[in-house]
Amino acid sequence: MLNVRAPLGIGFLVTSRAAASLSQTGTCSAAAERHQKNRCSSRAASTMAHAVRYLGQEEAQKIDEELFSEYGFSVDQLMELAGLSCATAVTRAYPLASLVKARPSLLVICGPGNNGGDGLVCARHLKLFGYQPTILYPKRPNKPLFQGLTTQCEKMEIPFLAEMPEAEVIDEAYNLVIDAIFGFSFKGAVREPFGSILDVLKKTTVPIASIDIPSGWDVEQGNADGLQPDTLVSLTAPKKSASLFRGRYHFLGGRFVPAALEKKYRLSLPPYPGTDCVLQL
Ligand SMILES: NC(=O)C1=CN([C@@H]2O[C@H](COP(=O)(O)OP(=O)(O)OC[C@H]3O[C@@H](n4cnc5c(N)ncnc54)[C@H](OP(=O)(O)O)[C@@H]3O)[C@@H](O)[C@H]2O)[C@@H](O)CC1
Ligand SMILES: [K+]
Repeated sequence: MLNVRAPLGIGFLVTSRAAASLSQTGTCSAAAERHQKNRCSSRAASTMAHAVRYLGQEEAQKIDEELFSEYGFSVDQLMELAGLSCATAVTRAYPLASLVKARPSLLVICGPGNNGGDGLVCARHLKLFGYQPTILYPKRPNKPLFQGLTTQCEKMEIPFLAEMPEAEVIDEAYNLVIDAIFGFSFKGAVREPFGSILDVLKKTTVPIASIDIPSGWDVEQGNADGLQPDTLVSLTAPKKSASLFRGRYHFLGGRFVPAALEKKYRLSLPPYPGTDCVLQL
């Protein structure tokens, strides 16, 4: 795969156009290999120089704040775009036709902050895309934004679980777990009930798709003993711990960064293809 990861701080990656010329597995397929070889290598050579910056925790939080304070966005606007990106990434990595269970069932686990809100939005879009999400949302903030997102999911007949199932039950019932527990504000040792939830998740064998940060990972240093998701959807820009991600699919989502903000923070984001809201790194 044409994705060379730097230890921490900077990741070198192919642009979306080069990625689009590769198959979804990220390689030139054998059938097209000869025909594509020169195109792939010349595109890769011209785009390997494109470096996206991996953000530290404080920087990610500063950019987030600036989007609201300086640029006039509201949280629900950006959350909608972030959640849509995540749902779209799921359709790319796990198309309906590829699912192994009889039902296109997914378990979405939502945490107490905005990462959890992204999970609720993601679940709603996945339902519209033909998947059958179920949500676990054990710690719900008493705020209109999250109450509204919860009502929308309930009205769309997305079931909510009362408690975390056992690992075997998850493996049996769901094709995929979407981890929307913690994002870039996570700090310190995991507190309950999320410690037990993450312990169960570590025992599951179904793929896990993490939104923004694999939950339980230090935002910058990762967590060698933590979750090892199959998919990571980095929002706005990857965080430093994303350089330690070893799963199959790393997407960039959250296509809402104004050019001036991108320039100020030297994000050097690769161009999204066409009107896509997500891009495979
Ligand atoms: N600009 C962008 O890119 C956009 C980003 N967006 C999304 O927002 C995410 C960041 O959201 P966020 O700031 O609300 O924090 P997040 O990481 O969800 O968690 C905070 C919660 O977790 C808790 N908590 C913390 N540590 C804990 C621990 N050790 N053990 C247990 N609990 C712990 C903490 O609890 P507290 O300490 O306050 O009690 C608090 O309630 C970001 O990653 C992205 O997904 C989009 O929605 C919009 C645009
Ligand atoms: K997460």
